[in-house]
Amino acid sequence: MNVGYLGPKATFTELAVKKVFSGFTPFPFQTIPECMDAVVEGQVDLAVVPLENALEGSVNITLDYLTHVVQIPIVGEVTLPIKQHLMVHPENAENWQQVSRVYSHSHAIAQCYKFLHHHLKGVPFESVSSTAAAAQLVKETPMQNIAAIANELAAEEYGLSIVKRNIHDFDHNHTRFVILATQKNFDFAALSGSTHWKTTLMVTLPSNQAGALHQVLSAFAWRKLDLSKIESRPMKTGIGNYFFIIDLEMKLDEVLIPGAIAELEALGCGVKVLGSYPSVNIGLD
Ligand SMILES: O=C(O)C(=O)C[C@]1(C(=O)O)C=C[C@@H](O)C=C1
Repeated sequence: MNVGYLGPKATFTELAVKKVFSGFTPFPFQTIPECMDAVVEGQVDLAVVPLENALEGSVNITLDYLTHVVQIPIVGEVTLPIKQHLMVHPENAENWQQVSRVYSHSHAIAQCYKFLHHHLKGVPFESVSSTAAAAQLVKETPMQNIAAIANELAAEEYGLSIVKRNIHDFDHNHTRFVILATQKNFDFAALSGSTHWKTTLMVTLPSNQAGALHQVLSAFAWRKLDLSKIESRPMKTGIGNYFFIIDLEMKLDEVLIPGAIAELEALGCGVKVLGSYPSVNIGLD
């Protein structure tokens, strides 16, 4: 099977792929939408993309593309610890404090904001498509003293020197990656051995109805359904129009979740199941 992921080589997303898909053929793509399009077009069997980071929150492009553009079910989830390092070309290792610019993925820059503020104050930072793309850029431009924020594998892959380790501002830095597939025969529970399931719903509220969100939450509350996330995202139809992404800590069953969905629909809500999938935590402390 082929697995598309946010590349180039040595992104955190590739680390997630390596952890769960040994024996699969990895295919790097430059952007998250390209990974998802590749699944829709049958170029790859699966895609792995980042969805949420413990410090910076949701990866909006993933959520938005999944809810507004493509219809691909979430079939699995992998959560990994994230360790960010500052790296430069070996020729500039002695002078890293004089770097003229720091490059990385916007989420990685946000995870290291305190470090950048205190140790590289005034140095501009610029976001690129991934942490590994930043490392690749640093490799290709030794004559410029620039730095990348990326992982250890990227330093090895692109021959860079790590000049400061673990520069993420909080220790408990983790990212959730989702596995997307249209094929019905892919069984992540069998592959991962996971028995922990989650279900993700997209809920739109009836317009201008006072207390609608309260009623939505109560449909889950009285059934004692455990929610691990609720987040609003713009419908992109006008100011004030939002939908909700709700994560439930259980597998889509035949009674409780369908009962809650029926109650929400009776309230005038729109409900779509984005996936019910096994979840794996790797190396969490
Ligand atoms: O740039 C990468 O290496 C990625 O895999 C993307 C990504 C993200 O989108 O959050 C993944 C994990 C880290 O949180 C930082 C960046």
